[in-house]
Amino acid sequence: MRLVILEDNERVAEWSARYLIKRINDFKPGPNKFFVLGLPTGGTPLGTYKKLVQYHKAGKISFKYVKTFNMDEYVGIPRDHSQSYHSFMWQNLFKHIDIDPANAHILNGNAANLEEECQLYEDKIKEAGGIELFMGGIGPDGHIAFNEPGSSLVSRTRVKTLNQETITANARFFDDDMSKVPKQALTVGVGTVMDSREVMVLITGSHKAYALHMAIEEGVNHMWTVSAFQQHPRTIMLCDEDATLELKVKTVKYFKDLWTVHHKLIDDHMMDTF
Ligand SMILES: N[C@@H]1[C@@H](O)[C@H](O)[C@@H](COP(=O)(O)O)O[C@@H]1O
Repeated sequence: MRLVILEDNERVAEWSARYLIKRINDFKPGPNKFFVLGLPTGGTPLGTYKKLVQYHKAGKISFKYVKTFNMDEYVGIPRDHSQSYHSFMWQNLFKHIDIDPANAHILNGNAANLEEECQLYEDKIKEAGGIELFMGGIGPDGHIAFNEPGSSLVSRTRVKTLNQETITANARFFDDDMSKVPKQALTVGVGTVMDSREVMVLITGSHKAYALHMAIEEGVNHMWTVSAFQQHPRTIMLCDEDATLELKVKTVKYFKDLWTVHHKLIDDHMMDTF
């Protein structure tokens, strides 16, 4: 596992966007070779999406031969509700880039048969050749996608009931009214993300510091589902200084000493930003 520690949110956005661009461009996608990308929602990746749009407009990246699969979607709110993950993705990324809408996959939380919808999603990922890179975020309780504490670490795409902590955390998007937050969601499983060839998790803010500690300094544990990625062969955790507050000084120093190695993972030509 790599832990890349950056000064703040803004730099996490810049680094993650440049890393995605480099991975996609190095892959050389084409009509017979799509880059398959897993994507999250939430406040954390917003900066990354903003940068991707900027770089797309500057001609540095095309999504013409990219297929995306989003991590999750609420159950039971209309697709065009301002807080649905469909709306989030279209507002913040898809409508600004050249992705073919048919290639931007998001679970349908209004499907008549939710179990079938989840199985179809798994099938579509398989048909696309599996996910090359899954970008994710986490909740303060260490959940990835909507794999709440106690979720099976080999789980697949399924219906999940949201726990109180997640409902409280997400109430800010629903007029701070917990009763308006959907109580269920469809989510890819931990196993679904584990099957990706690479995973990049963004963790920012002091409210995620304990989760980062549990994710990387303690053992693999289903109560902190993001800790499962200790067993993934290719994981990058990308965090800001605030998120390191609960880590051992020794851990922080160890990964900061690797900065020059980590920095080579993105294009160097704009190194001055860092
Ligand atoms: N299902 C989403 C997660 O995928 C996301 O990572 C998390 C954190 O969101 P934020 O980035 O806003 O802290 O929120 C929700 O629970």
